[in-house]
Formats: sequence, C-alpha cells, structure tokens
Amino acid sequence: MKQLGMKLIELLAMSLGVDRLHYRDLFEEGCSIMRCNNYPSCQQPSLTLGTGPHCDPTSLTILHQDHVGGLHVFADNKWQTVPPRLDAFVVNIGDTFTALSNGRYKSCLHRAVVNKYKERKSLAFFLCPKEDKLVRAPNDIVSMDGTKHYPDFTWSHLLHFTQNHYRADQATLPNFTKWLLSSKTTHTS
Ligand SMILES: O=C(O)CCC(=O)C(=O)O
Ligand SMILES: [Fe+2]
Repeated sequence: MKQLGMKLIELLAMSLGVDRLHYRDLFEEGCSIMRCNNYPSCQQPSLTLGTGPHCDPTSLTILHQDHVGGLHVFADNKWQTVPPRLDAFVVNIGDTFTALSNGRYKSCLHRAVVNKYKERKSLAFFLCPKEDKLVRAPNDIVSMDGTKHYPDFTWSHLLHFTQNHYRADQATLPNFTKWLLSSKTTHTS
C-alpha cells in the first residue's frame, strides 16, 4: 500500500510540474495508518451517520469498501454515492496534500452512511508525511501562484490538532491554520 501511495504521489508531483521525486523524502519514512471501519446495520439509519462529513487530514487515502456501499462524496454541490467495486480502490486527496500543492489539489469532503439491513466494512490506508518534516508547497508552485496559501507546519502538529483540539470536518485545514498562527503569536508575544 505504501508503495502504491508513493507512486501516486509521484504522479501528483508530475501533474504539478515539479520533479517526480519532489515529495519522496517527506513520505518515505512517514508512519502511515491503516484503519478498518466496521459499520453495524442500524434500525433508523436516517438518524445517524457511520462517519460524519470530513476531509481526511492525512495526505492521500487509498480506500477499499466492501460490496455493501455507503461512501458518499460531496461533489457538484450534492452528496453522491460512490458505488462499491471490489476490484477498485477509491483514492482521496487529504488536507496535507492540499497544503503541499498550495491549494491546487483540494481535499475531498466525504462521509459514510449506514443502512437497515447489512453490516458494512471498509479498509482505509492513509499516507502520512514523516512527523517532524516541514509540510510546505514547492517554491516553484508558490512563485507561479504568487501567494503561499498555507503556513509551514509538520504532520505531527496537524495530527495533534485533530486528536486533541478538533474533530476532522470540512474545515479542518483553515481552522488548523488559524490555530497554528494564533499559537505562534501566543508563543512569541
Ligand atoms: O467507510 C468509508 O467508506 C469511509 C471511511 C473514512 O472516510 C475514513 O476512514 O476516513
Ligand atoms: Fe475519511
């Protein structure tokens, strides 16, 4: 999974017009996460969600859902079903890659719903940067864009934020940025 993630990151780098190995060091020694989600069936599925709407704070997610289905992505202003395919993975951009691409790639808002009849499982692999390395967009992209959209941070900061201060949702990255800048101001004043 890690190798597949690294290849996808190379493709993303090429699509951004930077060296294909630009992000390699950042991810090579990163500690990625694999999570199995289990959603029991629910008598009143309309009253709950399996996983609430969020963008993954990590960099890249490679997800496999079983035959039951329940993953939705928010696209074109509405929630859309991602039909389950046993022979395919779903690949999502996460918040950290949004920052690494200076906002050119947007992290994807998604959720998982439950149903009355069948338990559902999904398996998610989250590619993460090495905890203490700086997450920053390549200089070439920033100078082309004319603005650096996100402050430098480390994955360890963002992980801490989502585990101790903030439950990941669609606004994790802007709220993390505010929190980071205000905590820096507090430290230096
Ligand atoms: O179960 C799913 O299809 C989505 C799970 C998910 O979004 C996550 O684990 O971050
Ligand atoms: Fe997710």
